[in-house]
Amino acid sequence: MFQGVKLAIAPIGWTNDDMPELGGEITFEQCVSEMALAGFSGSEVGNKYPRNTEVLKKALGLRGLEIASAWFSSFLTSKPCEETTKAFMEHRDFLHEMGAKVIVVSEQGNSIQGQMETPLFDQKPVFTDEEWGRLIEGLHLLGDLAAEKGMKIVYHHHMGTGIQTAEEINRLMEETDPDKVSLLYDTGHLVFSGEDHLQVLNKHMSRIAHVHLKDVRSEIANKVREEKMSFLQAVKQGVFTVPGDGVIDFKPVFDALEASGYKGWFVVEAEQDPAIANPLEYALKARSYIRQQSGL
Ligand SMILES: O=C1C[C@@H](O)[C@H](O)[C@@H](O)C1=O
Ligand SMILES: [Co+2]
Repeated sequence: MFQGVKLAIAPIGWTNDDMPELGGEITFEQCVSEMALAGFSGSEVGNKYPRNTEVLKKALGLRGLEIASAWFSSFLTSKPCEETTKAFMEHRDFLHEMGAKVIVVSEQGNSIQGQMETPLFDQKPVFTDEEWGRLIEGLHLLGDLAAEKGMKIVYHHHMGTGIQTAEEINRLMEETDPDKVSLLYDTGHLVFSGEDHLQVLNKHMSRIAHVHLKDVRSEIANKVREEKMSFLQAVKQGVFTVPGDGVIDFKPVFDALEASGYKGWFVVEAEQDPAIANPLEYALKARSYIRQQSGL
């Protein structure tokens, strides 16, 4: 039995942060009401969420939802460090006020994740040793800034960025201080990249402090590779879906996390076109699969 694990769902299935035109017509109120209706107790922050913390707390409180975390793009390898730290402190203070304990950080220096035409598997950035040095030093700084508020940073490995593969995650974990940098484990990004997601899970279990549950449609992942599509085209085509609807068997993932005594959030995060995949229907599907496979 999981103890101290809460279940959230990300708003990205309702309105996409990377392509706000997907689900552009869906309101914030519809999104959070359907999250609660589907049986989730938390959410991450999307682009339609009010930034006024009192207004947001009221809207979430009415529906029994909490904020688990929110994404932060760092540019430690491509811009002066102060630009990242200044924006980070604002983001940290907002999340702290909302009661979150972890801050999702992903390095976007030279990232191709937001480029509609750039082939995902050919042109992802590969950091030089100098860029690695700036990334590690900058992440340690962000970890210190998070600790000032009793929070942690959780690093999000991501398709189309300099930290995508198991090898890159291994180096990041080896070169960062476990007291300053934790890992966000995202099943979908690992499987889409072609990594052994269970090996990554077991190797870095002690560093994992946040989990994104995302499933992959393998036939679309293969097509993306063959037809040299971009990350955004892959998402539009439906490469990601909710747990239980794709190729990943989540039972061993849940079993390993439970055996390790993982505490924190599981966030269902399955961006796809809401005009094709009804967000409430898919949220309900995910909720029921997770109950079946993990007892949560
Ligand atoms: O955590 C995430 C946030 C999104 O904006 C991102 O593109 C998605 O793929 C993801 O895993
Ligand atoms: Co994610």
